[in-house]
Amino acid sequence: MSSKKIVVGLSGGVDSSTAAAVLHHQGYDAIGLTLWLMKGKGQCCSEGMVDAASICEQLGIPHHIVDSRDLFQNAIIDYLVSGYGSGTTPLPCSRCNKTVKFGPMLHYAREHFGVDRIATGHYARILYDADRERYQLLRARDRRKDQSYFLYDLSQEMLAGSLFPLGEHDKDATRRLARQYGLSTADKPESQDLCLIEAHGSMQQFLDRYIGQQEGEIVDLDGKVLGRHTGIHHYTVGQRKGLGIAAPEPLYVVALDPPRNRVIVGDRSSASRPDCTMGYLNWVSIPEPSTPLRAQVQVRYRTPPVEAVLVPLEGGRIKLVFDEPQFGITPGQAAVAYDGDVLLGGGLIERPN
Ligand SMILES: Nc1ncnc2c1ncn2[C@@H]1O[C@H](COP(=O)(O)OP(=O)(O)OP(=O)(O)O)[C@@H](O)[C@H]1O
Repeated sequence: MSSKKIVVGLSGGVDSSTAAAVLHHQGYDAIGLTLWLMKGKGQCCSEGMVDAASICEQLGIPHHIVDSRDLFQNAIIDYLVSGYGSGTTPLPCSRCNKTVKFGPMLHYAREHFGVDRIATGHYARILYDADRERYQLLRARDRRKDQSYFLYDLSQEMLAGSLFPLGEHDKDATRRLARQYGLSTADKPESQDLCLIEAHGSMQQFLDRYIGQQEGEIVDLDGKVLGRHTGIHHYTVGQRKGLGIAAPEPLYVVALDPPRNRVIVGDRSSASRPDCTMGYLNWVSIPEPSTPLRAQVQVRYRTPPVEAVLVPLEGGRIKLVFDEPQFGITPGQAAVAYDGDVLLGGGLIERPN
């Protein structure tokens, strides 16, 4: 059997270890690649590199480590800091996938091994649509583990060069396979959704380190001062806990006002919106629409999709009109549109004017 070379992104977790083992046992000539993303302990740091190295040793495949700390700092940490500073709640993972992982991994695979294929342990599926001549991105078979939301920004070229060996599996099957292959990572606990939190303790600690505390006022919708805050970057639209204000009705963050360094709060209905706009769109499974399009839209990773109409605006932007007003629409997060399992495209929720 002539073996096909493939570069496998290894974080040191059970998913990517199993993805590598599956490909190796299918006869692929797999090469492990770990991106060193941050200084410190944890999955993207020293522990991840050591675990990834021992998996490669076990499988008898080469292992490469690429120092990507500067890229991660510029593309992710700086982006987060400026996004939080400007009153949004940025989404690091989709940007990291595109800018730090898939793009550079494909480049490294080509430059160093002349290979145009990479694989990761993501739970999602890729299909080629011959009629549209496009790669489609589909939700994982296991809905509970589906990570397609974080992959909406991948280009056609990236999808063409990627394999997700776990896309058809559920998590239990992955663990079973990992044990069957005797992988040292088989019983490793799940990593946090956000690697930054693992490395820094909490998002609050991370932000305090980079932005620091900037006291300001918490006001209601009429501008009445209800309390004080320690920095707008500690708050997210839709947040209820941690406001430190005693009120007869529960209060939620409705908006952040960076020029006046204010957090604006209101009741639950005022934190709901019938529509929002999106920018920085990436159309995955379909070409950019020129007429309104009905879809199921997911406005956060862990929220169920909701029915909405996507109305094209000038400059490639989109207005999202929800069938029912939606609570906690958060500027900076991604809104990702699906048709059933098929990810149509996505973009970033903009701040309202
Ligand atoms: N530092 C890294 N270097 C190379 N590839 C990585 C790295 N971090 C993540 N990946 C790839 O991206 C996939 C998804 O990463 P994510 O951080 O979501 O971890 P996960 O779903 O918990 O998977 P795992 O169990 O492999 O850590 C991983 O399975 C791996 O293939």
